[in-house]
Amino acid sequence: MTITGIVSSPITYLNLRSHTTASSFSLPPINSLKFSSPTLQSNTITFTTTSLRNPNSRLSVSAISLSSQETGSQTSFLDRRESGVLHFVKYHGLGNDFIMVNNLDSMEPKVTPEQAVKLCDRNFGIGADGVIFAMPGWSGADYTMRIFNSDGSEPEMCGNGVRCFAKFISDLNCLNGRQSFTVHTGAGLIIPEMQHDGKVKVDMGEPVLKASDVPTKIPPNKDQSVVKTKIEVDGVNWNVTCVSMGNPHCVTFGREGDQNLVVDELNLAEIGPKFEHHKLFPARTNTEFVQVFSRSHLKMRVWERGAGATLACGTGACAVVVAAILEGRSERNCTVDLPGGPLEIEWREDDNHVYMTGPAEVVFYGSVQL
Ligand SMILES: N[C@@H](CCC[C@H](N)C(=O)O)C(=O)O
Repeated sequence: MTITGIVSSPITYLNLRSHTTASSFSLPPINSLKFSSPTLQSNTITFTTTSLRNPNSRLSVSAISLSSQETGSQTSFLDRRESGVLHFVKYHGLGNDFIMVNNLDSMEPKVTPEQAVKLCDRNFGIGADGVIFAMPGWSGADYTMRIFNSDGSEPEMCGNGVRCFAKFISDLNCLNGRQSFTVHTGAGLIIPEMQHDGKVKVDMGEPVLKASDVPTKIPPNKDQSVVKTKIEVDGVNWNVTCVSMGNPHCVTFGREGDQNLVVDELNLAEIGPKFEHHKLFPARTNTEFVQVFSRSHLKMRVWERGAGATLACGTGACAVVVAAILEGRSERNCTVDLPGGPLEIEWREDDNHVYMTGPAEVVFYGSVQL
């Protein structure tokens, strides 16, 4: 038997993910919650609970997941329909975490941007860097992916998110023996491929270098790109290269005169927002700070547009390798270390596409009252 649920104080819904005939249950002590006696209806147990930690919050605390030997379809509970209740699966790609929503029956996201902000809150919600919707295909693609950042804004693409998306589609048993499928995104057609080692390799398409398309107002070079160009941020000159992977990235290997950036020494929370909201980036920007270990090994920290400091950014790692190659710092195949772990990135010469390989994992299943 498996029980999973999300606390939405003062009521908690716990959904049984497998069929059971049991009529009574005992829960282990959960310190922050006070539970009433459970009632069993069909295959759903309902508890009333008060959050001792935060009795007045509208949406609060954490997920509960209890497991034993019995197995059932892991995602069957997503098919349940209850008004006002959202069933979700939380995934992460190197610690960049997402609330995945099965939206395959509609092109209308089941969560509004305002609700996404609440769900992503790490204290009063589920906690995530974004909410991702798996939707029906569009213009010939098998599926459509949309995403809201944790601030409610909608980006064009998400690299770690699309690996989690691929795992989600596979976990929903939608692959029918295929390893690869197409996803329509704001960045065009993206093609994830499930590997035998459990990782996901993604064809992320071609990088966009034309300044006005990134977009950035930094005066471009003759070929319209912004490569190793000096900009002033908060009184300091930084050398930057701008790359769009569908979403905008500003990549820096250091300040003017820096030999090699030591990224762990940066105060990201201070400098990150100054880049994100700089007047030279009309659509705001993601910013990657990069340290070069060798021509095939880089380390980056990221400040994401609409999400702040995250443990990983897939489109960011792709932009970093493109920038490193354009600046003559690396080869076309690189390992990029992020706070949450490494990604393998290749900018392939023959098709000009960027390929990203990395993990995607389930964290937990849950339901929440919207
Ligand atoms: N973490 C993502 C990028 C998510 C979108 C980004 N915050 C934006 O607004 O562009 C990734 O892995 O690529």
